[in-house]
Amino acid sequence: MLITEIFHSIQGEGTLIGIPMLFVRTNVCNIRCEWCDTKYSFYGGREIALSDILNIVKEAKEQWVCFTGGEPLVQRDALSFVEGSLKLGKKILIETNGTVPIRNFTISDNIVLDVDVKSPSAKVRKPFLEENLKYIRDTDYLKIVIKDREDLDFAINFIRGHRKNLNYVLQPAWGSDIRMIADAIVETDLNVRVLPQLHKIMYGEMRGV
Ligand SMILES: C[S@@+](CC[C@H](N)C(=O)[O-])C[C@H]1O[C@@H](n2cnc3c(N)ncnc32)[C@H](O)[C@@H]1O
Ligand SMILES: Nc1nc2[nH]cc(C(=O)O)c2c(=O)[nH]1
Ligand code: SF4
Ligand SMILES: [Mg+2]
Repeated sequence: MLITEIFHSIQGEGTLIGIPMLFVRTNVCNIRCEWCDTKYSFYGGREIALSDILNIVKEAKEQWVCFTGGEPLVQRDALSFVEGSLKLGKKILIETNGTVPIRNFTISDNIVLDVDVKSPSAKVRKPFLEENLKYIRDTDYLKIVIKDREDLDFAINFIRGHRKNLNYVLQPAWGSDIRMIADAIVETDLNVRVLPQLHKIMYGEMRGV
């Protein structure tokens, strides 16, 4: 698999925030979000044999693996990596951008899917794969990055326009106003989480944290 970096940290995003995880960040992405904080994963990277990566997973002290990128699900060995990590007794959080099918990755309760719905400020042309909504389970969640009021209106309309029992995390684009999101959400009846990126609060904007 083409790897950008492998590191140990605290999960900084989403419903598993605060949990120590081994992060496996793959290279390459099929879209280019305007505000992507991991543009360094678009090029370069190191080809590491799946068996070697799974050895690192095996030796890791963390119960959890965060499989991210770049876009991890465009990697040819993505499913083999996930299946191999499960066989090693790990739990896996998959961070995926919503434009790639997730169906094959709902094979275990030890997988949690964080599926993005890209907001207008991402300025990406590739659409969210609506069929993915059929496969989102109770332990999975949709994440919408909010940069401005237009993104927030998009998110509220998206939430109101889809089935009720979906979990959502509204995450401010780093540096944007989380209070704007929180103040608006408390005025609604929406049952969503408003969460910042904890790792950036702790370490600043750095690679490998
Ligand atoms: C770097 S992406 C990698 C996984 C996958 N490509 C995706 O976009 O879901 C991981 C998460 O970081 C979020 N993200 C990227 N840049 C961000 C930024 N500047 N501020 C807040 N969240 C950001 C993405 O929306 C995504 O939820
Ligand atoms: N600590 C930490 N938590 C994260 N959760 C999702 C991340 C990502 O870049 O996919 C990330 C990251 O880069 N660092
Ligand atoms: S999909 Fe994820 S990795 Fe790709 S550009 Fe967007 S935020 Fe960055
Ligand atoms: Mg990140």
